[in-house]
Parts: sequence; C-alpha cells; structure tokens
Amino acid sequence: METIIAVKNLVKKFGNFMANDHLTFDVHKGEIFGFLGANGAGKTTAIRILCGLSSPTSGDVNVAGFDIYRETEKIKKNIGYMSQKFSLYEDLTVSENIQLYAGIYGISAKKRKEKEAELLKKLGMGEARGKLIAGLPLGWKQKLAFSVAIFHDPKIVFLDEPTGGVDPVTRRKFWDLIYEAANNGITVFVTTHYMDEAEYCDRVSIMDAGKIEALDTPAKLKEKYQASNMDEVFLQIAR
Ligand SMILES: Nc1ncnc2c1ncn2[C@@H]1O[C@H](COP(=O)(O)OP(=O)(O)OP(=O)(O)O)[C@@H](O)[C@H]1O
Repeated sequence: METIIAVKNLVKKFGNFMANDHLTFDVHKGEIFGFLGANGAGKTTAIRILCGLSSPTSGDVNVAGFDIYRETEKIKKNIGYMSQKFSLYEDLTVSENIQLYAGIYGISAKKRKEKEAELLKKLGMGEARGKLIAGLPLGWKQKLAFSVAIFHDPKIVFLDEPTGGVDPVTRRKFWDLIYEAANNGITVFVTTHYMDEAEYCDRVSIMDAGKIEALDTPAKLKEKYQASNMDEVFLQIAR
C-alpha cells in the first residue's frame, strides 16, 4: 500500500499549550481517511499543518511526496482544501467562483469551460450558474465547494467538517461525491462530528486532547471497543 501522507511525532504548541501532541500516522493513497475528535481535540490545527498553512513546532510530515518544512508551495499545488468556514465567495456567482479557482490553479479557459459545463450538469446546477452563492441552499454550496476544491484534480483533498449543518439525506448525497473522487484516485482526508460519516470512511482516527487514541477501520474499532456503532466507539474515547 502506497503512503501519501506520512506523519511522525507531529507537535504543535501554542505557547505552552500542546494542540497536537506527538501525532504519528500514515494515510494510504486512494483511501478515505476520517479524522475525528471532540471540539478542541486538535483536528483543524493538524489539517492546517498538512495543507502547508501553518508550521509544526516539531516532527516529520510528508504530504504527497513533499516535505512540510521546505516544500509547502508544492504541497498546495497538489492538494485541495475545503473548510466549512471559508470556501466559496458568497458575493460571486456559481460560475465566477469556478472561474476564480480555475484561475488560481492555472487551468486554461477552454478546459475550465468544458469542466464547468460537465460539473454543473452533474450537480444539476446548470440553471444556477449565474446566481450568487449567498442565495443557494447550504447543501448545494457544500457540493459546489467540494467540486471546486477538486477542480484541479489534486492528489489529496482535505475536508474540514464539510457537511456541517445539513440533514443526513443531504450528507449522504454529499458522500456520493466523495466516493466518486476516491474512485478517481483522489485521497480524501475528512474531519467530521457526524458518526454516520465515520462509518463511510475506510479508516478512522480518533483524537482526544491533542493525541490520537485510536486508528483503524470502523469494523475493527467497533470490535475492539465492543460497540455496535461508531457513536459508541467515539464516546468511549473522546471525553
Ligand atoms: N492560533 C491559536 N492560538 C492558540 N490556541 C489555539 C490556536 N488555534 C487553536 N488553538 C487551540 O488548540 C486547540 C485545538 O483546536 P482545533 O481547532 O485544532 O480543534 P478541533 O479538533 O479542530 O476542534 P473543532 O472540532 O471545534 O473544530 C483548542 O484548544 C484551541 O483553542
């Protein structure tokens, strides 16, 4: 199995506070890796480091073959990132958002137009191409934000609570897009507070107070913790 993210003894301190306390884990190429933990466990801190947006205090981190200390620009070109908080520009239209991202990643106008048409058709959002993001339903925004994050065919996509605030049916539909991306060879690294989503991951890590306390497939975790679902596993680990 090929490793696409290798993390060894990753530490991130804010003053004396250790937000990431010696994290060690690998993510395999093509897998859907769930990164779980209660509020404040340290997930966003780690994800920002893996994306090259923040520097570790210490530890070795390699993402998509690039070193986190020396090659953050290369990392950024090879990944996609979607966070719940900022991903689309609310006061731009659907099409303008796509143009903006395509421009940032250096995609030609011709290729962008082709991909945009294909994408909007797939999402059933052709009619909405000239509408402002601000007026769209949250589920649509999330699907579009995800699609834009992988518009440049990155090796890895990082999703930080991508489905916050929507119902289970909308979440399930969002996950169809995640599976499609994974089938196309994109590695998916996803944080979530929803345990139905944890069940959809190939492997899941569970953090508590800056440390990874468990990491395995959902089936193995349920067996180990004698739990009937991931909710029960999570409650035994995260305080
Ligand atoms: N820039 C910062 N300065 C100081 N403390 C910070 C900073 N960023 C995060 N922290 C602290 O580090 C801890 C981990 O935060 P982080 O956002 O990584 O948690 P999280 O697991 O992503 O939580 P959530 O599920 O709520 O998003 C928290 O206690 C937070 O207050």
